Parts: sequence; C-alpha cells; structure tokens
Amino acid sequence: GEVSATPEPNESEYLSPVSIGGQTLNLDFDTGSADLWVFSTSLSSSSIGQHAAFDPSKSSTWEDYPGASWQIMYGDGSGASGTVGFDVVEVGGATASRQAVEIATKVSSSFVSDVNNDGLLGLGFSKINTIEPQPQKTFFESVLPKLDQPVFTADLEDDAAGTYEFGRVDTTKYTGMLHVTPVDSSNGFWEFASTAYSIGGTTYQNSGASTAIADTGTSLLLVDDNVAQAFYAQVQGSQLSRTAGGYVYPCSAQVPDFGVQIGSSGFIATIPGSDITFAEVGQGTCFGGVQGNGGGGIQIFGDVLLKQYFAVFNGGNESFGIAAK
Ligand SMILES: O=C(NNC1=NCCC1)c1ccc(Br)cc1
Repeated sequence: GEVSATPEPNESEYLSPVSIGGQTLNLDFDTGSADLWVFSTSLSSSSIGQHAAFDPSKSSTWEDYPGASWQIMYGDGSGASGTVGFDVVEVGGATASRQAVEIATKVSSSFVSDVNNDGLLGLGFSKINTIEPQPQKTFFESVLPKLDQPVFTADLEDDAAGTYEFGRVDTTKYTGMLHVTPVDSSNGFWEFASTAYSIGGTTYQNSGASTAIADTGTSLLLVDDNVAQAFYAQVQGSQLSRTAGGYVYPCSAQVPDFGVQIGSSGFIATIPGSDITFAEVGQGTCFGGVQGNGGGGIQIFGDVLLKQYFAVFNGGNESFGIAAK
C-alpha cells in the first residue's frame, strides 16, 4: 500500500505524526541516521517539558528487549541514549508490526528545547543503527517488503507542510524528469558522487570532497570548505564568523544562485540566491544556508537544498533521485 505523512515545518525540521502502540508522537524524519527513538516517561519531567512522551506501560503491544541499549551522537553535536523494545509503528498507512523502538532515558539540551519534536525516525541504512548488542531495522526496512514499490519520497516545503510518502512515487508532485543516481550505502547513508558545483550559473569542478549524502535531518547545505569559500567570495561583505559558527553577510547583499551536482550524471541541482539565507543573526547580518562541512570528505545536502526539489529514495535498487517541482 502507499502512505503519506504530512510533516509540519518547524524552523529547521520536518515533523510527521507517528503512531507507536496507539500513542501518537511527532517525529523528525531523518535520512541521515537509522535510529527510531522517542521521548519517554523514563525521562526526567524537566526533560519531558511540553514534549509528548511514549509510555511503554500503556501499550498493550509493547515487548521489552532485555539488556539492549542505544546511544547516538548527531553531526550537530546533539545526542540521546536509552533502552529498547518492540511495538507496532504506523506512519500514514504503512504498519511495521514489530518495529524496534528506542526509549530515551537521556536526551541532549537541544532536543529538550525543540518542543515540536518528540524524537527521530531514522531513514538511513540499519548498518548505522546504534542498538547494542544487535542493530535493528529501520521503519522503512521493516515495511519495505510490503510496499507496492520499495521507495519513499520526501517533498519538503518552505514554511508549508511537506510530505513523506512510502510505497509509491506520486508523479503529479514533480515536473520534468527525475534525475537518478546510484547510492553507495556502505557508510549507512544515501550517499552519491558529487564532484561539481555552480555559482551564478557557471559550473566548476570540486577538487575537494567527492561525495554527498541526502540528509533530511540536517537543515543546512554543508559543502566542501573550498566550495563554500568560493561561493562567499562572490557575496559582498561576507565573512566567516566564529561567533556565528559560519559564513555571515549583510542581509542586503546580492546572493548568487548556487548549485551542486547530483551523481556523476551531470545534473546540477540549483538553489536560487534568494533562498540561501538561513537566518537573521541581528544587526542586519544574515547567516547563510550554504556552509562548509569542516573538512570531512562527505558533503551533507540538507533541507536548504532538498526543499527545492521532489526527492525519491529507492531502497530496491539503492538509488536517489530528484526532480523540479
Ligand atoms: O547527524 C546527521 N544527520 N541527522 C541529524 N542531524 C541533526 C539531527 C539529526 C549526520 C549525518 C551524516 C553526516 Br556525514 C553528518 C551528520
């Protein structure tokens, strides 16, 4: 069958309602990780705050996983850890009857303060699932055999609800062709080749990082440091600010279009310069949505890029596709 879940946009993430053992929580769908974890009643009340907290004792279908644990650290330094069990997990209309659900007993401060998000649903590959003693399948891997097509799609919007759909590609959601590239899942990510970029319509070869991942859990577009430097060299008044944590520029600056290659196919996915500003940081200064990846070999194509396109994640042939919309 096919399903859709409509995430609510909230500043830097897209949340979707997920039913676990009959309890509904808003989870951040994250193609850059592979753990499904939830705020739980085992957390301190000061950590729970306004969050929905899953209570295993109130689920008639909950099954403990004795002795199992998990602990995750995300690229932005946030993290969580806890215990594990199994329950019925339902998204839109697809049901995983015995899905590993990770109960948070500790969460980092950024999750406590992000009151709209009651946990994460990882859509990466289970080889990076952090459950000990044995990694467990993601929700997508659990339902994949039951889906009409072994795919999920992400249609993220700016300031409007986006949509994740499992099991079908809604061809009315995009225009023109899908640009598809093979994915190398050996690092656990939806990772593909990306060796070129464009600034203001001129294309350049990227001599630095040669791969990228599609990561719905990261807000920004984190490219090779040399590429970020080349981009901001064309933004008048820009500077790399340690206090802001990246490149900033006068909000009045003219920002050129920026594009990144998807796969070695040649397709360059472009972001209009007018959509690149991520936040105002005060005094008429703006923080850019394009930033350096800090020297890692992998570029991280997050929501700043993905929200411009319709994205297809194919778990059958391990490919990633995007199309204009
Ligand atoms: O953590 C990652 N993606 N997801 C999330 N970020 C923040 C909350 C969730 C991430 C994934 C791959 C690489 Br390479 C670097 C970072």
